[in-house]
Amino acid sequence: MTPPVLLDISRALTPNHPNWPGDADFTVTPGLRIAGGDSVNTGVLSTSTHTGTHVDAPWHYDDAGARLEDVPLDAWVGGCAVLDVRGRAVGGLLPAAVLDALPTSLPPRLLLHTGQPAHWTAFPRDFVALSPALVREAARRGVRLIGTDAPSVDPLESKTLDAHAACRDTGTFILEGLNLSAVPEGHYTLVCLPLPLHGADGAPARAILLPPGRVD
Ligand SMILES: Nc1ccccc1C(=O)C[C@H](N)C(=O)O
Ligand SMILES: [Zn+2]
Ligand SMILES: [Zn+2]
Repeated sequence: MTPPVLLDISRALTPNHPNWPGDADFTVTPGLRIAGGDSVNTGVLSTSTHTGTHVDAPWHYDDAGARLEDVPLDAWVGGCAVLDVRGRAVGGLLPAAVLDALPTSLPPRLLLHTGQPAHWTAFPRDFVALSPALVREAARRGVRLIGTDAPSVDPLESKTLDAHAACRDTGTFILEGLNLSAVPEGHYTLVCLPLPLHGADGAPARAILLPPGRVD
C-alpha cells in the first residue's frame, strides 16, 4: 500500500517575499560561484525572524518570555487538528464559537485555515485574526499550540496584541504564516522545525503534516 503523502504546509521563500510592512526584506545574496572559478556555489541569507512560515517565541510578545531555544521542541511536533474557519470571522476576528461543534477535549495543536492563498503576491493586510476568547477557549480544551495561515494571530494594526497576550497568559505557543490551502480538515501529525536561532524571538520553520497512519 502506498503510504499517504506528506503535506508541506510551509510557504515558499522567494526573493521579494511579501513581508510584514516595514520588516526586513527576505534576500539570498549570491556568494561563491562555480561558474566564477569557486569550488562551490553558496548564498548569504537575510530574513526577518517572522518571514513566511515561522514560529513566535514568547519573548517576541513578552519581554520576560522564553527565547526560542527554551521552547521545548515537542511544542512544534505531534498530534494536531486542522480546522477550516473560512467565512467564520466576525469583525475580522475568529470568535470562540468556531470551536462549538468540536469536542470539549482537543489535540494539543490546532491549525486554523482562514483562507489565505498558497502564495502571497502582496502582503495580505486584511487577514483574519484570532479573538482572545478563541485562544482562551482552545486552551481550556487542551490546545497548547495555535497555528494560522495568516501572518499573525493579531490584526495588522493592533497595538495591544490581545491574541498574543492571551497566548502568553494561557501558555499557548504560536505558529504563523502556514500554507493550509491544500489541507483538508482533520487530524494529522505536525512536524514543524524552527531554525535553532538561539536567543531569538522566533524563526522561520519548515512545517509538514503526516496524515494518520503514515509510518515509515
Ligand atoms: N515583522 C513584524 C514586525 C513588527 C510587528 C509584527 C511583525 C510581524 O511579522 C507579525 C508577527 N508575525 C507576529 O508575531 O504577529
Ligand atoms: Zn510572528
Ligand atoms: Zn505572532
